[in-house]
Amino acid sequence: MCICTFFRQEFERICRQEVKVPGLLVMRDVAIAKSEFVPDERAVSKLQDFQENPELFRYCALPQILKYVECFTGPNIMAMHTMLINKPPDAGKKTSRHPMHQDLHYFPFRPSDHIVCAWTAMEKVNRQNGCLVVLPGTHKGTLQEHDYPDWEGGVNKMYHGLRDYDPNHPRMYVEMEKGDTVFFHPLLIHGSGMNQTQGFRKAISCHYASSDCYYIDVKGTTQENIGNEVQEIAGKKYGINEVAFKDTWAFRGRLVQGERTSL
Ligand SMILES: CC(C)CC(=O)SCCNC(=O)CCNC(=O)[C@H](O)C(C)(C)COP(=O)(O)OP(=O)(O)OC[C@H]1O[C@@H](n2cnc3c(N)ncnc32)[C@H](O)[C@@H]1OP(=O)(O)O
Ligand SMILES: O=C(O)CCC(=O)C(=O)O
Repeated sequence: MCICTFFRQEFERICRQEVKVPGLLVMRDVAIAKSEFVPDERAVSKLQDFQENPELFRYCALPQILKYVECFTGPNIMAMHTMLINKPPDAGKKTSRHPMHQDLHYFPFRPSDHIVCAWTAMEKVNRQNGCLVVLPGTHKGTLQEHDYPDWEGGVNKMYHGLRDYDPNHPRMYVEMEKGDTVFFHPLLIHGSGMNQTQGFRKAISCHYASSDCYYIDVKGTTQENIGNEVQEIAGKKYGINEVAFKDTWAFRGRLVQGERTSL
């Protein structure tokens, strides 16, 4: 069975609450966050942190993915962040958009050139259902300031966007077929559009980093705002008062190849 079909089946079982995955975060779109919970895919816009589920985690160790990841990370590879993104049909408030951002904003580790995202389309993705949109060449720039965009219809929790970017920069809409994977640098400015169809646009993603990367202190940097927010949410989730931003990453990171040297 192909990995996309397997993920679809497991996703449906998780939504129906037939499978419990330790540590899994189940996110609902902000447009329905306060409605009654319905145990099906309509209520789940993202599964995050599936590293404790060996079946789903197989994605992170697929040789056909790691062979490209290794070009960025070298031989010691950690899977740092896992997601199944189920972009819902937009409820009319444009909340299904993902604002333009750089993934490095979320990561308190460096160097950025040894971090890479693999993003696999679980079905055909195009401009209608909200494919990725990227600003080519921006991975050669620096990390910019991020914050919540000022969107009338509301913004999903932790969906920070760039405070400022050139609206005239050429854009590329990354239209893909089911099973296609794109690999991108954590400084690349990207986001995704509104889902204007009635279907759910699904994708799997994993952020990899070389285990030789090192943690940085984000205090006093542009990342302090996300660091504080993540610490607060993680504190509630794990019932701990003080949890360091970097520790939220160290808990979740899993070695997929080589040796865990630093991260
Ligand atoms: C590189 C990569 C990292 C880039 C990205 O992916 S950026 C986005 C990363 N962040 C995420 O994916 C967020 C992951 N989701 C979560 O952490 C959780 O689902 C939470 C949003 C914290 C909610 O979790 P949980 O506390 O279990 O949910 P509850 O149903 O009990 O709601 C608690 C309060 O939160 C609100 N809420 C729930 N979902 C969202 C939402 N999507 N956006 C905004 N607010 C939301 C909910 O209404 C409730 O509010 P109150 O009743 O306390 O006022
Ligand atoms: O899948 C999407 O719609 C966007 C995901 C994304 O940009 C991210 O998680 O960093």
